[in-house]
Amino acid sequence: MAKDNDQKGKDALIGVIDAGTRTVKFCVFQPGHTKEIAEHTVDIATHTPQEGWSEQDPKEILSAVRKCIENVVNQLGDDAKNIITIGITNQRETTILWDKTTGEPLYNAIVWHDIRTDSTVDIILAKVPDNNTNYFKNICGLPISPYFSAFKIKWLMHFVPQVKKAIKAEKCLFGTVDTWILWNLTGGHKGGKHYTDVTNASRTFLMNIELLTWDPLLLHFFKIPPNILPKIKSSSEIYGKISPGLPLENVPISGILGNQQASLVGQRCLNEGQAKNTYRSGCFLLYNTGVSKVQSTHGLVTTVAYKFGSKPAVYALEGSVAVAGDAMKWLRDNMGFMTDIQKETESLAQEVFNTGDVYFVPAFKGLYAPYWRKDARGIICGLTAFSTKQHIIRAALEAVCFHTRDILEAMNKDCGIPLTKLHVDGKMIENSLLMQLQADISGIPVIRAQSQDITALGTAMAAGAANGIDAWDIYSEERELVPSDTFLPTSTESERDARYTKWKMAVQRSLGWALAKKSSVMTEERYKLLASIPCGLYIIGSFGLIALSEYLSPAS
Ligand SMILES: Nc1ncnc2c1ncn2[C@@H]1O[C@H](COP(=O)(O)OP(=O)(O)O)[C@@H](O)[C@H]1O
Ligand SMILES: O=P(O)(O)OC[C@H](O)CO
Repeated sequence: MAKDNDQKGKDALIGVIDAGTRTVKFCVFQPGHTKEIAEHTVDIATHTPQEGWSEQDPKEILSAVRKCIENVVNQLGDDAKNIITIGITNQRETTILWDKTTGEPLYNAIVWHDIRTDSTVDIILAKVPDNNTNYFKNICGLPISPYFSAFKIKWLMHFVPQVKKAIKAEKCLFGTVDTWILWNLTGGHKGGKHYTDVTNASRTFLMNIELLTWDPLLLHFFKIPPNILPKIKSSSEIYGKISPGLPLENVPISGILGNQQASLVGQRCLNEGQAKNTYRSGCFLLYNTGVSKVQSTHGLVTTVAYKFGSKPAVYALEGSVAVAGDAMKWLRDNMGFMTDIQKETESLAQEVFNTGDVYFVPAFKGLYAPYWRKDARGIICGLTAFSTKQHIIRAALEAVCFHTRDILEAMNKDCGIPLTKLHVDGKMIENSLLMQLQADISGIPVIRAQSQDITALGTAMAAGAANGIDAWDIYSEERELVPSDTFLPTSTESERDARYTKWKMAVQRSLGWALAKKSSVMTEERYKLLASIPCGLYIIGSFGLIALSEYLSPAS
């Protein structure tokens, strides 16, 4: 296969659109190399119209894609014409519905970690025997959770009149971010390709994980019309060409992978038993289980890892953590503990030798794997008068590591063979303290990739392979494509276990928090109401209430 590269010319380049939760990036690789030669990144705004809601403007995603491509094309000058193919990798589960006749979104994109569908999930749980979260797991590999696209589609169908209308008129299309970008780049309402790949489809809750087709039972259960769904394709094949008039017109798009699966490929975890963990805004550990799927009995999800062309699909067990780097953002933006995450997190956390027995469970949106508890909420516990922001920042870093250990333990139980090392990538890995903490908390060596662009690299590998460029030799069994450094554990088993026990206690305390009804005195509405009452009236009203309560209270 590697020989095919010569046929395409030595100068060939492969472009990748990496549409993440926080940023959109376009970057370019030379076949066989692991570092991009040009890139441009644009931030994407996330809107929070209500507590727990998280939306993005689908058009902003598109214009960011365009800006990034234009910028890189300018950087490359004449060499841009050597970009012979493009791949797309994306934040998964994020749900977009649009009108196929106009190309206009019918609502904002509902982002993967949005929890507005909590009540939709409750309604669905009430319909399944024993409220069993895992009721559909043998069909789609996933537990019932607001995380997955089907619940978001259901919410949109129920609450957004334009969606109802478009569905009735058979004008509505659904897509995850890959599909939205592909459809628009390949023609939009003038014949855009309405496809997704198996990895993205496996995150919707609607795909049969065995057959790799939309599952009629699930579609019927959610009452989702099949005509809104994209066609499911492999992760490495030519889906279409960029439309005339757009930058890089006529260049084929030939690889699509959800971003966590893409980094599994980029890390070259292509053999059964290999695993990687990606630390970005969330944290996602994927374990390659080969062509057979493993049904977890310990809280992990079964997902498609990749499918290269007509080769059989390869599966993975996944442990997803909703909040990893996002906890640092919270400490920066909401607590004001630092101004620059990249420059300050590590040094501040290093100013203390431990967390002072502080534990931080950042369950801002409930807890994903292995707990799947949407009723959990964030807690910081173990605070004393001695605790400082440094302790809390260090506890936030440790939380990512403890959560990873939760997932490793579940994976070891499901697979029977404990992982002996952990390959890691993602933006957060530049934090060396985090890496050492991870080795110390999990008790296994942590192998850090010397590049953070593993997600894009994996996508370039898939896109290249479909277009006759397999310079990375994705079908070979060789490992260690990406240079790396290693962090070895320095802790003893009893130290590790003692601290892990305390983490589990902290997790227990976070569970069920959202179940208890908020007291009315705590609601924003009440304070808004009070603020709108003129001061004099409020004082008179308060005296009135005191008098009334004294009148009503039993005589002492
Ligand atoms: N040095 C660092 N130490 C700890 N966390 C970091 C560091 N640098 C970045 N992060 C966190 O990593 C995440 C960056 O993820 P990124 O890949 O840019 O975005 P996303 O996953 O949202 O697409 C952010 O949430 C940020 O808080
Ligand atoms: O862009 P990221 O790193 O936040 O990725 C998000 C995941 O794909 C969600 O499943």
